[in-house]
Amino acid sequence: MTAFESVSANLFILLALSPLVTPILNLIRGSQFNPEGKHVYLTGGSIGLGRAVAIELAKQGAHVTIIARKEGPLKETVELMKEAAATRKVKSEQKFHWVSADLTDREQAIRALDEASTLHGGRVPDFVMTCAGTSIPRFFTDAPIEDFEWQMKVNYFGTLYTVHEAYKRMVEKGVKGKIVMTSSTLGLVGLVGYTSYCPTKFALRGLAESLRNEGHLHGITTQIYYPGTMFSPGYETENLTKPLLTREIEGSTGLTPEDAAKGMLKGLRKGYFAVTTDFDTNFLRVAAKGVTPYANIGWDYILGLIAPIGATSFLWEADGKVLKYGKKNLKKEL
Ligand SMILES: NC(=O)C1=CN([C@@H]2O[C@H](COP(=O)(O)OP(=O)(O)OC[C@H]3O[C@@H](n4cnc5c(N)ncnc54)[C@H](OP(=O)(O)O)[C@@H]3O)[C@@H](O)[C@H]2O)C=CC1
Ligand SMILES: CCCCCCCCCCCCCCCC(=O)[C@@H](N)CO
Repeated sequence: MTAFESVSANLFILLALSPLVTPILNLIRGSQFNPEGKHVYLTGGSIGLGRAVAIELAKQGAHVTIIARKEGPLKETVELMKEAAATRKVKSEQKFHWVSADLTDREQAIRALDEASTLHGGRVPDFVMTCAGTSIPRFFTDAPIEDFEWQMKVNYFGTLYTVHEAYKRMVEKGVKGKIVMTSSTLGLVGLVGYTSYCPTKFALRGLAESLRNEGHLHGITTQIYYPGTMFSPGYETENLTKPLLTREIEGSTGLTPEDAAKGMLKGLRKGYFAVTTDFDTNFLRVAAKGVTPYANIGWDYILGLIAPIGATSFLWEADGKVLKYGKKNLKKEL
């Protein structure tokens, strides 16, 4: 073996073993997200992903307050949390509450936080997780400007009002809290039919990245979850307006909210800044990594070597489908 060959062989072995570095470090560091005994303030906790997260948190020994508008599903989820907590081997006193509020209204967002704190002796929640969100897919030409405004209000400002108020209170009281926001695969890539939705989820990325950096001032961590398709009530509703072309490109694979919630919490425990629960979104996270912390450093690096190829082939495929659809349905020379 020449010296070059032996150096290359060693480098190759190092590269092949590099995905083990993060799991080993994680093993030493332990869980970075332990909700046991913590008060978790969870927006959108009444149905879909939020409900599944609420139930998981209940199983993990957290006190949970869920916030959404409709009372019926909120009450139901509180009951489900109680049932889930009852299955725990180690029983502890756990508090489950709901607060009804329209989080697009800043005053209601603040009032909801006040109510939740009052239920816990005035203490600010330890963890704030935002799952509330909405999606109205349509072609750009079919989408009224109100769709753009409403989704920005729910997805971005609805998250911001809660996070801003809770974060300030954490700083004031010296609580080294945790913030977790929910974006989407579509917070990493733009797609036909989602011109009114993607910007709202990209906006959350900007908020999470800057707040993550700033949070070092106060020991507050910020993490962001990028779910792919989840078969939730929201998914059913958005399919009513979703163009067939959009459906065709996004495909029909997805996760149940329960599996998504479990995967989300697993990523949070590992301390990942950007959490994903499906292969495509993880690949995309790496392709669109920008300037963000690694998840698994070795695996991210290896994926990063091939991500540009994956991204380009996805783009070709997506653009090809849009062109074909245009030619067939709009009968235009494109
Ligand atoms: N389902 C999917 O395929 C994907 C979803 N996502 C994102 O994940 C999150 C959860 O999605 P999913 O479970 O499908 O959503 P659902 O539509 O099933 O549930 C949304 C939750 O948010 C609450 N909510 C909506 N608007 C408001 C508001 N103005 N004020 C207070 N609460 C509100 C709803 O309760 P109520 O209506 O009673 O207020 C409900 O609890 C969202 O942020 C979504 O954008 C990301 C990727 C894929
Ligand atoms: C390296 C490159 C790989 C690229 C793969 C990209 C795959 C994109 C498919 C889009 C899937 C959309 C899921 C989120 C949907 C969503 O947020 C709405 N349903 C809202 O509820």
